[in-house]
Amino acid sequence: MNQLSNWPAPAKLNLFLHITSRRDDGYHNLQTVFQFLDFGDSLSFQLRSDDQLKLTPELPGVPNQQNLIIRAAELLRQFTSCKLGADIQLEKRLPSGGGLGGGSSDAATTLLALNHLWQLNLSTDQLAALGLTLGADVPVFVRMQAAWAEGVGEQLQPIDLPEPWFIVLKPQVNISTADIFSDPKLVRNSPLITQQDFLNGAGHNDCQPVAEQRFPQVSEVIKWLAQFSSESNQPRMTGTGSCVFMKCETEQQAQQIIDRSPFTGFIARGLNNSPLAVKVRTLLAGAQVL
Ligand SMILES: C[C@](O)(CO)[C@H](O)COP(=O)(O)OP(=O)(O)OC[C@H]1O[C@@H](n2ccc(N)nc2=O)[C@H](O)[C@@H]1O
Ligand SMILES: Nc1ncnc2c1ncn2[C@@H]1O[C@H](COP(=O)(O)OP(=O)(O)OP(=O)(O)O)[C@@H](O)[C@H]1O
Repeated sequence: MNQLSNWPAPAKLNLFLHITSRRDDGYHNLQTVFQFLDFGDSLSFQLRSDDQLKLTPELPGVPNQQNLIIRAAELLRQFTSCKLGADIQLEKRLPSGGGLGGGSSDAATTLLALNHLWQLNLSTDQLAALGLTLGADVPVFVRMQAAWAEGVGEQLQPIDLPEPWFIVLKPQVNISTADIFSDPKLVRNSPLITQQDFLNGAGHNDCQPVAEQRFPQVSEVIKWLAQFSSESNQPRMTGTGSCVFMKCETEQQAQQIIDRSPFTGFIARGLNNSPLAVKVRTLLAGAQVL
């Protein structure tokens, strides 16, 4: 195993998600809090002697040219006029259309890893700006810190949160982000809240009622999880769905619930620092020693 193996591409949760307005370009301004999970995809990268970009395996239903990993690599080459290639392996664990940001996280990890492998020396700000052109969720994964987010999710302020265990369940439906944002019933004028309001317990997900109405499978999972919840840990959807998460007191409690679950899912710890940050720091420390 070399230093370019096992680059994590963690999941994110939107601990709440308010849609506050619609912009002229059709995108929506929102308020959200992103926290990472110690669960996700894993990528590895090897330099090629030619200029090819090869990704294995191809994801079902996603031709490699459309995969955000290849799109991120090509964007980076275009921006820097770099002519190098790479072999990229993907271990996919995150469900697509789950609101866990899998594709965006893969893209961010690719930007950071190839910036290193191809010795491009782009700054985090440059990588986050490039990432934003691929998707609204990419910048937070590039910045690697749990954050309070506004705008379309690109105005990020680091936030220090408790790091509880979560149970995350996946209803048997993949939800398209664009479909939820274009639903006429979506609430688009939630009042702005402050970080303090959130820390005092305010916050919901405006996309949840729309997703529940369109996909009864989401409601079913929420109802099932609610039997284990209290006032302070109601199950909630992440992003535009479909995954539903619930905070647990302990890892053991999360495990007991998932053992009884008729739905697929996983348990994971909430993290304020992305697991990717550990990888990047290790590489930087190595570079200083050399
Ligand atoms: C809902 C969140 O997951 C919250 O973290 C993100 O805002 C979505 O981010 P994402 O999956 O990276 O979404 P993108 O690929 O940028 O956008 C997909 C589609 O969703 C709609 N979209 C997305 C984000 C946003 N703030 N407003 C929107 O209206 C747009 O129609 C866009 O064409
Ligand atoms: N590397 C990738 N991994 C997953 N999906 C990808 C990838 N590249 C492109 N896609 C496309 O992106 C779509 C959304 O996948 P993704 O896993 O990011 O969903 P999501 O978790 O709901 O995202 P978000 O929370 O950002 O809305 C997929 O249906 C697929 O067509």
